[in-house]
Amino acid sequence: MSYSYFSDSYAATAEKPVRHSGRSNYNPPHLRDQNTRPFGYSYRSESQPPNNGRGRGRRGGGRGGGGGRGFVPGYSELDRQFREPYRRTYDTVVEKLNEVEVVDEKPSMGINFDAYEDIPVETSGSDVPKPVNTFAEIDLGEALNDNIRNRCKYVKPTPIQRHAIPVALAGRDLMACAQTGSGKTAAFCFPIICGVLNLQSPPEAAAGFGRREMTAYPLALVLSPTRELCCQIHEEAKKFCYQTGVKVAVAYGGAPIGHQLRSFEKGVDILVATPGRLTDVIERSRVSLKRVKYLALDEADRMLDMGFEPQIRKIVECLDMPPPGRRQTMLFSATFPEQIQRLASDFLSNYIFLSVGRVGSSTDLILQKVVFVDDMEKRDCLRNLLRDQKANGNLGKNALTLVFVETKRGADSLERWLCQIGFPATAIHGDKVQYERERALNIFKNGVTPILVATDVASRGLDIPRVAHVINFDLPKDIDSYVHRIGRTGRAGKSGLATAFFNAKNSSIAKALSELIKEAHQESPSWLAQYVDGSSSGDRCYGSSKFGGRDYRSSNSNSYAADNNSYSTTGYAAADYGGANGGSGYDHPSSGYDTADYGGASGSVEYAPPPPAEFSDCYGGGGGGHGYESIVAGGWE
Ligand SMILES: Nc1ncnc2c1ncn2[C@@H]1O[C@H](COP(=O)(O)OP(=O)(O)OP(=O)(O)O)[C@@H](O)[C@H]1O
Repeated sequence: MSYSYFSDSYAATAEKPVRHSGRSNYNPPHLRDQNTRPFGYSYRSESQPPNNGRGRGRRGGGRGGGGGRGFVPGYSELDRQFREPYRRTYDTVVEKLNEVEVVDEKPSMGINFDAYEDIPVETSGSDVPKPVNTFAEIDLGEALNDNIRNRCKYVKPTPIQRHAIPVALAGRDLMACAQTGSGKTAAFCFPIICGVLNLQSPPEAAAGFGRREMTAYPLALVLSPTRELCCQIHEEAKKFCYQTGVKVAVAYGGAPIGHQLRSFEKGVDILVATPGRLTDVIERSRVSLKRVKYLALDEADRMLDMGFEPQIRKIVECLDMPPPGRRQTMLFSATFPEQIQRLASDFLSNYIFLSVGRVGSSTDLILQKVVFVDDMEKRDCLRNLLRDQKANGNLGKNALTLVFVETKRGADSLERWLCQIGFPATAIHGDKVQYERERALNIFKNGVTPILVATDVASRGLDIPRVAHVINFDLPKDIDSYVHRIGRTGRAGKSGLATAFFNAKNSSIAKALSELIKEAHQESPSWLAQYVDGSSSGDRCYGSSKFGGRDYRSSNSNSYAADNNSYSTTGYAAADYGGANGGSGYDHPSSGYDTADYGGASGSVEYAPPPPAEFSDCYGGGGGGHGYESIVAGGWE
């Protein structure tokens, strides 16, 4: 079965939405009136409204304007009229899509643990609990164990889970760093759920179950920087908590607050939230943090950088949350710049530092390619890349491609252009209302638009199983953002491909990029060396060691290789984490939107020159070495 099957269905069933003033008919760009057709897709665009510009008209629509997750009750009549026709169309597409997936998709074969066998692990802090090898070795309780085995189909813990879960179950504070896609969510969720279950008073009593309480008193709080990641963690946590009696609720900006508040009335044991919305519900006295025993910060370095730190400090230090020592705090990320570690230690008490793989390293599972492309040639290069990818079919027929750009305007512009030249794309960024953001993510995940153009709002945490290729159309300014972006592929033991478009403007990241690629046992292009000297802000100064230099406290560390289980003391390599954290793309507490709109990076000029030599070398039909044809993103088919 091919995409044309469901794209045909989409067009055939599409109905024209009712237009209301002040709210445009949102029409997916790839279904707007076009002259070209993607990949031989046969859209029937007659049933779609013409492409009259952006077709959105909802910029600056405010936080409350976007609607919630899907089609929840409580929307206004106008909202309903606007959404209803689309909903029916969309449901039909998803239905068809599900049929396709049933036929096409093989069941998940689970994580490729071999990919993690040799990964070095380092711990520091006093009395570090021993890691475990199996879930059976840890007493997580029958219901949770059952969910791990039967609902999640996790056979054994990933390295971060093997090490972090015993630490957390021992009641210790933890700062944990592990590569993208290596299972950090479960590593903090399992001990939290277990702890909630074990608390002396039953969760029902603590949370006010059985009577309609105006204020919820969660026992655990999980904070995340973006709304989408917040939703994802909420979904994961609900899966883990199935039939345990533990109640999980979510609070994030952009969705109707009333719906979230009503959900609290049933009691909340674990609250997953973004900082802005959390502050809001606390100020309305609908949530109190005074019973919080567990605090987890996912993407903790991002949560504690300049953008979020004041808000987090307010939540953790100025409201009614118990202080360190009376609550257990866990910080997780794939990157942890040293100055953020220093800052984070304010929130921790006698904590254990744990790193699985090098702090801020990418996983070897991701094949990284750097291509020299001038700004003027980027679009042409992207077109050829996507065309070759489609023609070769080498990433698997249901593979998804994620394209990162620097600006929100750049994302819209590139999305429009891709659709015009026949590639079904959608875009996600902080100027879209929440409804559009979630919809973009959904149609990407489902493969309706297998290309997603994104700002950094999609760079962290999102776990989209079939992302086989991440393209950095615009490279970020700091290497940590690059690590998170490419980490959207190569997850859970699967392999992935990451392509970066590099030119002189990216010199500041050259050194760190080159080191990162070498560290992943891959070849950095020789021409990159000439830009390395100019590197500054993106540079993290890796040092010569392949492993070391993490815990900023930097003494008395225990480290051992994951495969021999014997601890040995090691010194640290000198490391300077630099830590220029880019400021855009996140769900900022105050606004709910990206902090900056940098103006259009991507011009709308049509480019005609042939692809640069490097591009042909890398991706042409050679097939040798790491040539593009030789890359099969294992596990996608
Ligand atoms: N023990 C396990 N066995 C099999 N799959 C697992 C296991 N633990 C987690 N996974 C799967 O691995 C994938 C990645 O997990 P997760 O999203 O928690 O990664 P992460 O480390 O938080 O990534 P990121 O740094 O990007 O946030 C998920 O699809 C998850 O279901």
